[in-house]
Amino acid sequence: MLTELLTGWIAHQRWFAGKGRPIDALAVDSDLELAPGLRHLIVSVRQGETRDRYQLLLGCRQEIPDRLTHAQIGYADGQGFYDAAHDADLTGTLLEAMAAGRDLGPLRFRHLEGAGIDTSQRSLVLGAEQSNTSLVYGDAYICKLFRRLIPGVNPELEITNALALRKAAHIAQPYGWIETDLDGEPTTLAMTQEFLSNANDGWALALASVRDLYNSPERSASDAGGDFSAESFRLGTATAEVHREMAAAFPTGVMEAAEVKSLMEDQRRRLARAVEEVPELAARAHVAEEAYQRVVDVAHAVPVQRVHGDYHLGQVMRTPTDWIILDFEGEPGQPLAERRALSSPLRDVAGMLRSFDYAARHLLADHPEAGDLHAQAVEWAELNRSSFLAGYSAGGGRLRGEDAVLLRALELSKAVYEVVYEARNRPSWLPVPLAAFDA
Ligand SMILES: Nc1ncnc2c1ncn2[C@@H]1O[C@H](COP(=O)(O)OP(=O)(O)O)[C@@H](O)[C@H]1O
Ligand SMILES: O=P(O)(O)O[C@H]1O[C@H](CO)[C@@H](O[C@H]2O[C@H](CO)[C@@H](O)[C@H](O)[C@H]2O)[C@H](O)[C@H]1O
Repeated sequence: MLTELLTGWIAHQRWFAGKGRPIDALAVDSDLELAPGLRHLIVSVRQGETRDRYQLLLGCRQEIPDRLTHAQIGYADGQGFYDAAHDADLTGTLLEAMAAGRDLGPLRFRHLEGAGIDTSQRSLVLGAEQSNTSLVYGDAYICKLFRRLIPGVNPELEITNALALRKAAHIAQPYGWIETDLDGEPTTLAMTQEFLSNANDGWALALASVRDLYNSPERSASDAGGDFSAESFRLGTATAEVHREMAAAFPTGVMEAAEVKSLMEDQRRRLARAVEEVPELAARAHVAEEAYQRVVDVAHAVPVQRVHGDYHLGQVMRTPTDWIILDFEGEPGQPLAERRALSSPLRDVAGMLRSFDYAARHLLADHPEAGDLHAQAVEWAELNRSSFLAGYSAGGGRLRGEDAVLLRALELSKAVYEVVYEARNRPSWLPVPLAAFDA
């Protein structure tokens, strides 16, 4: 039976949000033939009280060829089934339908006005660690399939299209998208944007700098060959410029002191849930509680706007001339309303500050001389955090003295989220966010 095959297969997918928890039931909610041998499925997965929906591209063949065995789901009812995202003979259907602005059943394929799409490009699945699945077509386009579906327009499509209309810098140009109605709401299934073929991932660049420093421990972070601080400064400036464009493209507001206090109450509740799920956090929770209390003690009105929401070094790419910011979809798994809510831009600043800490400490996890390198880790992180903040100010980002208390609280709030994220997805990485409470 196909549902049994899918149940066994989905549990092991990187993008599956319910890893580690038993699947009580999987049902196929919709099954649409997009082309011969290519079906689009939306499946519901029930685990305890939660019901999540995922989209699958299902390839169907009598015999699954060797080139696709790595994508095999299994055989049932005399058919071979596999993840068609890996079959370039079939994924061209998506690009062609976007280029043509076609409707296929309830699926609507669209392209931006004036966006010329070369449909001859063949796809490969991107190998990067991802919460979704990205198809890279030649070296021209990348189509991100949002695997876990939450009703509504994905913030990444909404924000990227709005910034492109404003001809904003520091974004990858959007080309098209796929949508359908889910629970009566237009819902984004995928989006296609320019593929930055000559770019390097910010996380990889930062790690290279840290590795260089660790390999020459007698040098300071600013002397090491891979000094990253000038890049951190430029990234800060680009971040401030994108924040300014987002403030112009979407509504803004003011979070009054009372709302700031209420936000800290929410953070306290989130902390309590995190402590229940990750006991290692319990002994450190007071650090976050004290930071939240300091915000309450000096609460004042703060400007709010649309923000990135899940900002870190893995979400930015360095081209030969620029920093490009990607993946405006917010924290995976959070309700759409929360991901589209107006927030302080300092939330993104805090996310990137956390990422410098991650880059500095990640390599220490299993490094033979970790103890001796701790000072370099702290120095590298401090140098790049301050450079990023300097760049953010230089780019016009608001960083006032009275914001320091809120920024610290937002950093610890992000660290609480990361503790839960790592406990669920990468337990060996857990010491990295836990260290944020020891500083
Ligand atoms: N436009 C792009 N050009 C080149 N590489 C990209 C592009 N968008 C994403 N990537 C690569 O894919 C990785 C994952 O992208 P991301 O949007 O973060 O996916 P997810 O939200 O599924 O984690 C990024 O770290 C980057 O390496
Ligand atoms: O990139 P995603 O949208 O999937 O974000 C999730 O996964 C991230 C890891 O891929 C995770 O980021 C954490 O690890 C990064 C290094 O891998 C580090 O740069 C970030 O600072 C740290 O938060 C992110 O939290 C999660 O939402």
